[in-house]
Amino acid sequence: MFDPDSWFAEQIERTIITEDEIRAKVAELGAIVSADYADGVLADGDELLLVGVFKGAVMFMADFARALSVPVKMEFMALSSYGSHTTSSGTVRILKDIDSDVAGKHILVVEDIIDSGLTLDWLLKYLEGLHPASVSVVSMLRKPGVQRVDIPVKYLGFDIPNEFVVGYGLDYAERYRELPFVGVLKPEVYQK
Ligand SMILES: O=P(O)(O)OC[C@H]1O[C@H](OP(=O)(O)OP(=O)(O)O)[C@H](O)[C@@H]1O
Ligand code: HPA
Ligand SMILES: [Mg+2]
Repeated sequence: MFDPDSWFAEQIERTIITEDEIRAKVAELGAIVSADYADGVLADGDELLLVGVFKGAVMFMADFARALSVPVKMEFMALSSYGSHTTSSGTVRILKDIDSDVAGKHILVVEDIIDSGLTLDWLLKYLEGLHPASVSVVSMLRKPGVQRVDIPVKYLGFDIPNEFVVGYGLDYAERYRELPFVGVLKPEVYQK
């Protein structure tokens, strides 16, 4: 819930997605994804391999994994292309790579947001090169109509307006990731 007495009340212009809406959507996505993978995709004894894209997907990954009813393993990659800016630099940097062999695994990439699409475009090509059994994407947020490349996203939480958002893992200059909702900052925050 947006708390008018909290430290961020002066900095957030408006809420785009509330904590309750996020919780309901995570449960819905968890049920859909579990049913899809339980139904003939995962062989007996197989796990779904979640690849979380950090740092942004940290909150969604933690919530989403607990909403699944199929067994999972988790890998984390840390990628960055925004730094302290509100537009993509276009260059994806690997800050942390996958640790295990993913060949033959069913991979589900867990992302917080698809904006320009450049991060996922790069990551999907990278993962395909590791010869998994399949690669699909779940993203909590997407800004429709602004992708510079075509991104196949099988599971999506919300389409949102084309504004720079923060909260639920998403940052501006590394801040605001801990907010439990998704919101838009007041313009003066960027002008500081
Ligand atoms: O579709 P795109 O335009 O590529 O934007 C999406 C990516 O950008 C953000 O990551 P960022 O580079 O800010 O790193 P972070 O997750 O550490 O904040 C976000 O978390 C996504 O991974
Ligand atoms: O709107 C955004 N907010 C925070 N990080 C992002 N990375 C891509 N788009 C965004
Ligand atoms: Mg970021």
